[in-house]
Amino acid sequence: MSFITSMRMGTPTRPLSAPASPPRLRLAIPLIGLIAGLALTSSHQLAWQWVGVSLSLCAAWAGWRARPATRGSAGGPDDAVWHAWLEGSQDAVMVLTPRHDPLGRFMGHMVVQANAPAQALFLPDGASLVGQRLQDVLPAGMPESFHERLHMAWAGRQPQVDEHALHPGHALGQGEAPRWLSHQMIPLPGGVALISRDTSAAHHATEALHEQESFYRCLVDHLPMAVFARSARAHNAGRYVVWNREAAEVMQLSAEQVLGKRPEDILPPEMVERGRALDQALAQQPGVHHFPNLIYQTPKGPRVVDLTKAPIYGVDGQLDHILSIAQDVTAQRQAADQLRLASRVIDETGDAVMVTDAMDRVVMVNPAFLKMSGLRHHEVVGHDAELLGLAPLRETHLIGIQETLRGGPRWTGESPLVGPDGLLLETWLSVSVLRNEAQQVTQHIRVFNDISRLKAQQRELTEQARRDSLTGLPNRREFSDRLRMAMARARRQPQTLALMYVDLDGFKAINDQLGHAAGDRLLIEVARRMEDSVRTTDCVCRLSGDEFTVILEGAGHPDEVTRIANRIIERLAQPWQIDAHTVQARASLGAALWSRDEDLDALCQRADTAMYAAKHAGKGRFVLDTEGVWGATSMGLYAGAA
Ligand SMILES: Nc1nc2c(ncn2[C@@H]2O[C@H](COP(=O)(O)OP(=O)(O)OP(=O)(O)O)[C@@H](O)[C@H]2O)c(=O)[nH]1
Repeated sequence: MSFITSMRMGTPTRPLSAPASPPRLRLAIPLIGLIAGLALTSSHQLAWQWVGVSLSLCAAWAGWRARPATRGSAGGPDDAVWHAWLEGSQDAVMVLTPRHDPLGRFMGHMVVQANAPAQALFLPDGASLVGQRLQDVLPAGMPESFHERLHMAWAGRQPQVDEHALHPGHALGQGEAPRWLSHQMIPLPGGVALISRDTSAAHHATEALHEQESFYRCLVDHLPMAVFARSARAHNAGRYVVWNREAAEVMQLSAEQVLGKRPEDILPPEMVERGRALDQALAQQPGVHHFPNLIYQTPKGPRVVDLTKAPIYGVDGQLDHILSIAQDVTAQRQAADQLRLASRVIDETGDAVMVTDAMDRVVMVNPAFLKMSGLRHHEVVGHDAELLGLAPLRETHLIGIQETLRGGPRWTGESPLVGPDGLLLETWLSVSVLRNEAQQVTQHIRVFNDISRLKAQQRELTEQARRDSLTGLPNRREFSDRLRMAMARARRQPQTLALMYVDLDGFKAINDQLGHAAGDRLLIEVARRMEDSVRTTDCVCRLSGDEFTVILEGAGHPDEVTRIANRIIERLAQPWQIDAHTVQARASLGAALWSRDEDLDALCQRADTAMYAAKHAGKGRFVLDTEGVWGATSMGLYAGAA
């Protein structure tokens, strides 16, 4: 009978001779081995656990072998060692013995001993394992490898290990996750010890760890910033252990090229030096360090980088790694610089700028606006543009602006702005809008350019263009406009109107004798005297050279016009002193009375003709053309020579 069967029967026999050593010592060694082995089985490391199991089993077996020959009964200390191990083990232990049919053919293993964990693992709710056939208690789905190894342990007398998963649906595989069983098969005299353990927790923990690791690896890899870490441990000091995609992209160095290398193996010397200096800062003052705005020369050109460095400590409290996170802020810095520049330009520009929201409430004005309007910041920002006296941009107002802005980016035009003194400033206003992605207006931008001075100059130029520069009288162009207006008024009211042409006589001789300057002074004096001779409502103009006109509004009677002509002739004839010379201006005058259906050219023609008639009649006289007014068909000479 084998040891195993005798154990089962309660009368174990000694399969091998025991060594001739003192009984206490012979038992002490297995006992120590058993205790050490059991201690190791509670290790966190699977390998150590298995070492513990093996050690325990060997110790138990050695104890059994070392029992005194005379003490082979079931209740001896050797049996105690064996039972202590069997019952103390946290693993499921079954002692198996092969069964053969009468012809000696192998019929499988039978369980001859089993501890409580084995019972719980293989037949938790069933009958006792002992006495059962192994194939009846094993869960379905045990892999072929298990059976092969068990056979090898028994037949080949070689310890075997096997580990496999029982997938959901199998007897021991419950729930979604597969269940893992690990086995040691130790050959025993006459049988095999099958030591099994549910290693699902360890497997699941490892899988979870792998999953977690790949999750974080993926996370780090997809971060939009360069993440890299170098080892700080002596055996691996300075070598890269993390190098994510962004780091690879920025530095144009793949993870394969970088991992395991030191900075000096792959980076340019200046970058290595920089990194060393930053690491030193970290070493001097442990903690997270931020290094903003570092300029790095990368294969993609110079980049502005915000760098964060953090130490990572191991469970032993020693520095394990130095983690670096580099955020490329080149674009942000450029955008910020642009923004700052734009802001400065707006601040410095002489044009007044106002930004309002979609409801035309002021959100921003520049210093030029405050200066131009005389308002203070708090009096403007947050207020409705319309209430500030600005042209409102709402739909109901300035429809022209709204329509222009709907079709184009900008409206421009003149617009008044109330100045600091309450007077209206003339400004050139440019209105543009900002829209969101839905094309809704989000901001209005008004830019006011003060054109008051420009407008004044423009007015002055216009005025000058209509005035005779020598005498200050309206020139020929202005004369035409004024005569046209006078005719319109006369038609409207209605009232009479006469036009008089005045041409100096012998002016060329004065020019020739006294000089052009003297001639100019005479022309100025003539203008003054003519204006003095008529009412302020009458208009004296200089057409050219020594030719003048007078528009006489309300004058319609020949006597009245003749009186005015004589007055002019008299005033001009009064002697005048130019330097040492006494000068007397003489003139020929011609006038025409306007008839309601007559146009401007016809009236001018008649007055001019009358003036030439006066010249031809001997100069220094006045001829009035009354044709069409007083029924006369020819010119009448109303005044003689002055
Ligand atoms: N000083 C001066 N002379 C001018 C100006 N414009 C024209 N003249 C001169 O005025 C003169 C006008 O010519 P006329 O009307 O033919 O001279 P006139 O001697 O008055 O001749 P009658 O009209 O036939 O009497 C010319 O000699 C021009 O050179 C001016 O602005 N200043």
